[in-house]
Amino acid sequence: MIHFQDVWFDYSPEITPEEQWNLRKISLSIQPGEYLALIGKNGSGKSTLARLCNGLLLPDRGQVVIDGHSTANPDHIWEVRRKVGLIFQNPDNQIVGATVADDIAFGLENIGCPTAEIRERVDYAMSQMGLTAFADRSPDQLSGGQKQRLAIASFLALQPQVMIFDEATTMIDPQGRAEILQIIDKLHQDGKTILHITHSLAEAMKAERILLLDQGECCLDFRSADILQVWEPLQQYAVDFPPMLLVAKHLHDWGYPIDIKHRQPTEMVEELWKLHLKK
Ligand SMILES: Nc1ncnc2c1ncn2[C@@H]1O[C@H](COP(=O)(O)OP(=O)(O)OP(=O)(O)O)[C@@H](O)[C@H]1O
Repeated sequence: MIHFQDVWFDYSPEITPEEQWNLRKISLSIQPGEYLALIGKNGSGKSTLARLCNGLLLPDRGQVVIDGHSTANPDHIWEVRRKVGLIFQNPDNQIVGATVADDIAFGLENIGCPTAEIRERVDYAMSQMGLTAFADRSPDQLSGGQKQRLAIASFLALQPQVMIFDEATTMIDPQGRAEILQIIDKLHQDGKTILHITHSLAEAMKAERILLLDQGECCLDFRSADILQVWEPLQQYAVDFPPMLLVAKHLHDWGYPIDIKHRQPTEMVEELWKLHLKK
């Protein structure tokens, strides 16, 4: 679905020494329907990589290929942008319509979608994002979480195959964040390819696969279920390990092989108790 072939990029390639380019030697493949998280420190290049995925930025070297289309081919750029939806941190920057329904319809009008189909797609996107009751409301009257759901609905209506969430949970409260994470899960279950950029390892653990960028290079690429196998190198990158993951790691070290993913305290205690009874 998404292929980076030895991609190099810099915002000022003509004056920056090659070894300091913003992205270097990025080769990766994301399969259709995969759920991938991208983590890394501030300035490591996560948003830049996201922008390369939908042709907002073009590689200086190498190529980015989306579903067979190179982003560098101007004839394919609109196809690429329709396939890859990019949802940013601040939903206010993405909202343009006077009402929720208008906002979702806006992108569809731009791609010349017929009126009857626009109505169908807008209704579908609103129902998927729980916004039907807000159809005629001004986006200004929505909460932060609702605005973020509107931004997602506007992309969903365009029927992208890939949805990239660039720190899309950062500006919303814990309840809104949990809602957005559930929506991401649902989109993944519905077959969308997901790239979730986040500073939170707890959020990243919801993905099947985690990629870590450091100073423009891809340093780790692992299955989240196998996180214990990359524990030592991961520690070098000052990742903020969630407390339950640390507890799970200690339990593994003490011989309790509990499931490392999707960990809630109550689930962990129950599983631990069962393992203890077996011993
Ligand atoms: N428009 C731009 N012009 C010049 N340099 C930029 C631009 N946008 C980003 N950069 C630089 O590119 C590098 C990577 O930035 P990027 O935003 O991709 O990092 P990030 O990992 O997403 O960071 P954060 O976690 O803070 O969002 C940084 O050094 C940044 O200063």
